[in-house]
Amino acid sequence: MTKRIGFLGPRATFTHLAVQSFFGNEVEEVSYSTIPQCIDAVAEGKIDFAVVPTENALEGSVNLTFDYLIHEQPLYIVGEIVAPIEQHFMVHPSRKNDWEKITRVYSHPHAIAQCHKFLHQNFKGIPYDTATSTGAAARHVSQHPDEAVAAIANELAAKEYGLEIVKENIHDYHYNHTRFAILHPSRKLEYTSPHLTPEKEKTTLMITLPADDQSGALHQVLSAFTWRKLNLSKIESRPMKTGLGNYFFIIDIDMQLDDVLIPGAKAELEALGCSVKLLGSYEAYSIKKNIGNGV
Ligand SMILES: O=C(O)C(=O)Cc1ccccc1
Repeated sequence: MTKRIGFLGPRATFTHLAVQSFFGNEVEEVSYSTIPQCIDAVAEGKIDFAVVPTENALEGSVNLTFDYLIHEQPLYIVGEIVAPIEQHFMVHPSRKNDWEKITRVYSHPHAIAQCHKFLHQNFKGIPYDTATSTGAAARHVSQHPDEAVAAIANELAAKEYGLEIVKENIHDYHYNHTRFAILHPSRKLEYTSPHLTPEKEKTTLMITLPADDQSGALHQVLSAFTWRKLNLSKIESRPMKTGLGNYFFIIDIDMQLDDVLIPGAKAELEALGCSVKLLGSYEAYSIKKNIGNGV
């Protein structure tokens, strides 16, 4: 049966392009206007998989995704897609000759953050408005020719929404990659990408330290991984939302969940009073060419 794949839409967002690179044409694409709506849809069984952004190389984690997963909808990460990102500056075609006179810039907060230097140098002092996605920003600009507003988005969004790219590659650093998670209520992906081959295996855990705030607790957590030679590729703290100073940690381990080492580390951490939750054990894929440039 044709799989239904939900993503942060509308059409021509970076997430949509990651979906197309990973799943190809044989799936039904279902666009959602926010990350929580997309996550809810897979939790409720309306779609087979949800694809949402989780982390950008320049800006860090997409907090909304992790917070919604941790606090609202417990799902598993069943796959990861990493893609290079190029941001372009685009306006309504009627403004292509006086684009420097725009008075507002519209985009996803991460896209704005990826282009801060460009915006500071070229549009000092003008307001930035955040959109739910780069695609939503591009669509807004196309539907409001009366507004002196520009969008930051990819080349396919310019094509999709009939906008004119007036400045290419405005992201501040060349290395601009984003990670997307494929989410599902059960632990396994059980789907093979027709286009991409997995590059590595990963396990993501959420760890909460004991409530009694012992000194060295984080050190003890890390040493449970270190002496087992479990390589960590990410550690990130997020507020528990129960009070100032209460955090949990998200840890990525560079290997698939096994029967010995990761369960051993988990048992050791639990003996220390930590709680440990598996967020997923999955294969990581990477897209080599820039997505969104229409090639
Ligand atoms: O807004 C989009 O197009 C997304 O898919 C989220 C995003 C935003 C900025 C960089 C990469 C992904």
